[in-house]
Amino acid sequence: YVWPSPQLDALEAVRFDQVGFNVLPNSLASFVSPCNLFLFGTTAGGETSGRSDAADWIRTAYHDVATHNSIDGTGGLDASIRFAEEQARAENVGNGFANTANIVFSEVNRYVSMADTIALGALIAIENCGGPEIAFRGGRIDAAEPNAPGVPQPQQDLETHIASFARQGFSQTDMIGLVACGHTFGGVQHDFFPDIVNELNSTTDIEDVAHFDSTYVTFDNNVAREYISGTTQNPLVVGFNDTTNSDKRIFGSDGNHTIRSFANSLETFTSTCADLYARMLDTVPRGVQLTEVITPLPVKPAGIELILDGDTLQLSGAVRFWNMTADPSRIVKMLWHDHFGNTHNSTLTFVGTSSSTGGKYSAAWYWFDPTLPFGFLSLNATAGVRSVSFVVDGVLEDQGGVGFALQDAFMQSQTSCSMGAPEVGRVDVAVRNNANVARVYLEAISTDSVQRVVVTEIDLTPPARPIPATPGSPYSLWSMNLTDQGMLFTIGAEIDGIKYSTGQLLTFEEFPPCPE
Ligand code: HEM
Repeated sequence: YVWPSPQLDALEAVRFDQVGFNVLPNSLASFVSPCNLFLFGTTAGGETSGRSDAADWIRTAYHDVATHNSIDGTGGLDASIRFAEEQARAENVGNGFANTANIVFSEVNRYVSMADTIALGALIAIENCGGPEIAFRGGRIDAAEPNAPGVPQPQQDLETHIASFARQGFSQTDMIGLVACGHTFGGVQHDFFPDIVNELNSTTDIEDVAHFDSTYVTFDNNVAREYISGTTQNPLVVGFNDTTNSDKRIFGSDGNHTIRSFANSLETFTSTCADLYARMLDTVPRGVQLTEVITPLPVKPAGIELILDGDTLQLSGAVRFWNMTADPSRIVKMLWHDHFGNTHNSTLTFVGTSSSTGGKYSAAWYWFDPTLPFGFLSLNATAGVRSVSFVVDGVLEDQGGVGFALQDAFMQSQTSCSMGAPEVGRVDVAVRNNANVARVYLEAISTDSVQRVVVTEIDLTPPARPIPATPGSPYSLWSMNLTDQGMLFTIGAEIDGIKYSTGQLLTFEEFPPCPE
């Protein structure tokens, strides 16, 4: 895709900026590294619990998906698993769902839904713990209420399971694959399934989890190999209660044909799982339009901020170069193109590297300020800035000629300030005089009664006559006094019929005191 695209940019960041510089707070990868990390264990790290965040996240994604009804289009990956009513059902026994929500929802924002973070959690767990790369699409929509029940349970018979997977949109062969791909992680807990697993009295498996295979925090085909070789300890295959041996019935349902193909070839298992996981995560209620498959942008500006300060524009931000490691001899320049057709340039400062997918990919980050990291470039406000591009060791990076467009038609003015109660602040928005700006508004970010992010637009009244930011400035100020103490907001505007957002979250506390 072409940068900027606020939704794809935000999804791409959660998906690919996993470890290192500029990762989001609570980066999901940090909770599945090492893969036996279990945040909710009784001991630090939880490594001896027998459980793992990774297994919880994958099971949670499936249980959210499994309510899907492919006939009437209801249910699917829509974060309905977050509702206490769903978690209280026998089909959702255990605390893994609440554990998962507790962690993955920290990545939710206006562009990334709770359902997207459930999908991303499962995907990042699988990819970082030895699994294949999974095609990821975003754009899931969070349910307003619980879905109809429909998660398969171990005591049900084979016909019921085949019918259940068919309802969810999966064939019998898909079912064998999905169960094997899921049950290469984790196991069954005594606490929640005392009729399947006895107490284990083990010091390295404190929560009494009987695992599906011997490598239960790693993606591999041992779940199939151990089953075929007859050495399996899978509690849903060789459990003492044959009624709940659902993996045995499912794996054997085609005469072991599919499961044997997995045991014989790690490659077959891996590619089958990559496909099935993607289909599972893309199982959403009818009408939900998922995005394209999100691949890492080779060159990605991030955290761009433009602020009007008198007669200058303060431009700050960073740029990420994918598949690049640190190299002190590399020279990176930024070119910026102004409204007069002139191009300026500046050398950027290396600020760090990041990595993703278990260290498979790395990226190098450069900051826009030439002298000190985290400073800003001062641009002439009259000339402004239309777009930027980059030159890496002499090679131009301009998104195939279109450049990286910046929006300088509206921005926060440095004159925004905070006051005492009852008025808590004044936002000044600088609006470029010759731009076709129809509306300027604050985008107040909050959540509704079922935790979904809501953006409320609060229009600024256009000034009766232009108030130049400074004498002769190409910018005029639109102002608004506000009283909402805790308000978290961004600034938005409608220009030529298109809505734009500055994307920077603001609170009044950040503004200097208003002059008396
Ligand atoms: C007929 C279908 C299925 C049945 C009857 C079934 C049953 C179970 C049961 C009883 C547990 C133990 C849960 C616990 O003790 O907390 C479990 C765990 C698990 N299931 Fe399934 N499952 C099925 C399909 C799937 C699928 C399709 C996936 C994902 C692709 C999946 C992923 C997992 C994972 C990752 C765990 C481990 C959870 C942990 O260790 O915390 N299951 N499953």
